Amino acid sequence: MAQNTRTVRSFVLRKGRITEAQQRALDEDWFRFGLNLEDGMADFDQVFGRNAPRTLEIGCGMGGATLAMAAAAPEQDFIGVEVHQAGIGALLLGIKKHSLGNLRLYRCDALDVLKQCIADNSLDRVLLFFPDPWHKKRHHKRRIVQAEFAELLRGKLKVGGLFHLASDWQPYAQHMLDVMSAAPGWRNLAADGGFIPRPPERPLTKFEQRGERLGHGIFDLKFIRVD
Ligand SMILES: C[S@@+](CC[C@H](N)C(=O)[O-])C[C@H]1O[C@@H](n2cnc3c(N)ncnc32)[C@H](O)[C@@H]1O
Repeated sequence: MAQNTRTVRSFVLRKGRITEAQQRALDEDWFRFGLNLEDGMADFDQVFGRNAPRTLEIGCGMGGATLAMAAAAPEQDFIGVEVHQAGIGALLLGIKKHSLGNLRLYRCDALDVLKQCIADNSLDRVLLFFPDPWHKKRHHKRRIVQAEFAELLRGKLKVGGLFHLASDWQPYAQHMLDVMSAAPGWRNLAADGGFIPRPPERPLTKFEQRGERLGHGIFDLKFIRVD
């Protein structure tokens, strides 16, 4: 893989509250733990120096759940994708704080990462926790879960690989269920073809906590790739 040359000089966690030295340290951390779209198809055996079960998380946010999962499963590898630079900054700090060797990050659109950097049939698990719900009808087309997305993702998972989704916004959760149920090559792990109870292995995410404060329900879905 080509050397990671992108700087993270613009990764300001809170404007005016990060020193030059902290910024330099973040730049160095990005050099070690960041991956770039421009480097194309990734060889993750080389990136992680081993062949281990591999999870891709889309939209890590501030990364609390991502860091907790990576820390709890050192025998597995994690790839986090997030567009928000403050989230990437927080993840970099967390990787260093917890000395995590099993987490790497992309700071870009997950669709581009899936198309350009992830080999077919290579992922064991994909996580999509509390994606932006785009409440207004005219914005629904911006929702990440769409038929084309389900098909793209299916190709990247191994057969038997798991796609775990969660939302606190019932209309989006229902949309996810409808899209995934209609997509070919997937099986819903819920016996009744609906939602599953909140799985204990999913760490409480920042947006889940927010949803709970607002009195929203929590809706989890698990689908596996069957062919
Ligand atoms: C509502 S937040 C949820 C964050 C986190 N999963 C949680 O539960 O706390 C959605 C996150 O997805 C990120 N995001 C939205 N679209 C994305 C995309 N196409 N690729 C990568 N990240 C994306 C946003 O920047 C945001 O941080």
